[in-house]
Amino acid sequence: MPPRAAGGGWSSGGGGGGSYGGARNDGYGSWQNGKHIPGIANPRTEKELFGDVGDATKQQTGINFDAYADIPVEATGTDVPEPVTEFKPPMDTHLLENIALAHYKTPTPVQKYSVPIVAGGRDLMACAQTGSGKTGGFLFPILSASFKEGPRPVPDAARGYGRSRKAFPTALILAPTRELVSQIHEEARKFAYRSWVRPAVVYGGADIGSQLRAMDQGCDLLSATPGRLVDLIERGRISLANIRYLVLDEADRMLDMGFEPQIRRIVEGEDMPGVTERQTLMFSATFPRDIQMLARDFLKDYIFLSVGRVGSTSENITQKVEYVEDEDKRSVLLDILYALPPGGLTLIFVETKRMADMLEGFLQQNQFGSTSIHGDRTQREREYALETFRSGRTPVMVATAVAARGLDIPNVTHVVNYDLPSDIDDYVHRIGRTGRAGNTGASTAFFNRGNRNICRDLVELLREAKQEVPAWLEAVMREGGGSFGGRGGRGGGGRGRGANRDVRSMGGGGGFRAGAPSASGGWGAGGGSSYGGPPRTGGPGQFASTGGGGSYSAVSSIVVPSLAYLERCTDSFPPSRRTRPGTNRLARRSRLRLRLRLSSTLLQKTP
Ligand SMILES: Nc1ncnc2c1ncn2[C@@H]1O[C@H](COP(=O)(O)OP(=O)(O)OP(=O)(O)O)[C@@H](O)[C@H]1O
Repeated sequence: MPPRAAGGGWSSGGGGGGSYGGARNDGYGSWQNGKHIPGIANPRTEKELFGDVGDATKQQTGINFDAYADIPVEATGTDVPEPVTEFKPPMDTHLLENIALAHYKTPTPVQKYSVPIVAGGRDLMACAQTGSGKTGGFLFPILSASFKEGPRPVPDAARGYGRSRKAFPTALILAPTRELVSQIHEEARKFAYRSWVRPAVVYGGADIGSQLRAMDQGCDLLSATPGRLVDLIERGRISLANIRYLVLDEADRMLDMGFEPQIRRIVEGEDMPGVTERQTLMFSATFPRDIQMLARDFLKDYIFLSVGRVGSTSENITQKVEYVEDEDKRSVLLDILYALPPGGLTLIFVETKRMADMLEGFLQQNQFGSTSIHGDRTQREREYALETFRSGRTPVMVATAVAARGLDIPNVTHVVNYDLPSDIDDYVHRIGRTGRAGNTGASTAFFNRGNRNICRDLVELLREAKQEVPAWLEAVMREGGGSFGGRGGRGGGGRGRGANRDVRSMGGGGGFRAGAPSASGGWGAGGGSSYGGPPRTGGPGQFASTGGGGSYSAVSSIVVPSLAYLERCTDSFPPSRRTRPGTNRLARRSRLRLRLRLSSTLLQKTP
């Protein structure tokens, strides 16, 4: 085989200089005569990628990092391999050097399991809490194998003719947002440092020309958003014929967001090797039941890994829920921001782009260094907002859901759900922007009657994470503030946040894909193995009993409350948190008046 300079995945040309009969001197490595030749160390690149010890721009592990080891892990499927306990061979030695440069001492639980599972050639659906190292969970085994095995020859049939430059990545990582794929790409650059593997990234909203030029430097491990990838495939610039590893990060979000057609096209409708010829890995902190069912179309005889309960929040985050009426939110937010100790970053989530703009303006008027990020911003604006937030120049950032998933920004100490999402999984990801890598963090959610649909799930989540549950919130839940329609509660019969585990072991539900790899082959409730904690007991019934949202789900999209219910609500809902004396009383009185009006209207309408 000819020397494989980095970038040699192109059908013609590519690569570029730097190889002098041995190690390269440009920070990249090469593959020559069946051997991996790491490049020569480049101090500047090293500092850029890994920073110095204690560098505030890089995430440092926190005091609770070791506690990850105590989280119960469940791995279900056939022949689950034993987890590794340390970063050591048989993981590739070059990868181990890069892991040491990143100051990682021990693998997190998801990494302990994913490394041998992927090394054993298995597919994986992995669910682990936010901030617990899922990115390394897929990058480590892929890079370890790639460094050992070297590049794959491009299939002749896929090469095409002429001078068209086409990339043939061997690993493809799909993620839902531009910011997330950029972040994954930066992690890939770290761990592929001085190796033959050239990471590349493509995402929509940015100049395609510059992305293509960057890809000209090589494209072995590609991080991409689905839309831009389809575009590049259509332009004939990327072939998936050489894919060995396919990763769907935040898989549930991508399918939920409507990316399913693009993902199906990429996975099933182009030249990607079939499910038995590639390894497919899916990662997220949440995996609703129906999304698990859908996702199974892309996997074969996979192992389902859950670190902690699926969709649970990290105990490193102190969660608080406050009752705040919409009209009081601004004032309460100011109180919170004034009370925060200096030095940390605060991320505020709102539901609409308009609200994000308005709130940013309001905070600036009140002398808070703030920025905002949402889907109507240009890519440049989004990147700028993230940069000023990350660096602390604007220590407050208002965001819509675009910033909810995956973003790993050091020193985010507080997350405020100014508007609560209607889906509990979104809440889990949002607050997961703090309390990462064993650090502690805090979150505050503003709750009012508009959020009753999330009440039951929220209470359950708080209990599970051993957080304080306000008595009024429990009362609201008892009075019917469960899940109206929607997902039908965590254990309800709706979309199934109740998928606290591998759907294969939950039985029932039908829907096992016809022709799917043996759904019965030992994947039942007994097929799983539990490590690091007590085995889970109880079948689906256990979860069904905790849901209770079922009675509201499906048809009852409108629930007409009784007068008695409204009266009870008046007692249950606490006075809205408002610190300015006087306004509190006024606000409460106007709320009572409003409820009375609503009650009498309802009474008149009741036959
Ligand atoms: N083994 C490790 N040792 C020390 N730090 C680690 C280790 N693995 C990951 N980290 C750090 O932990 C942080 C969180 O990791 P990562 O972003 O992969 O989390 P995640 O599980 O993907 O979170 P999310 O669900 O929010 O996407 C990162 O800053 C990463 O550098």
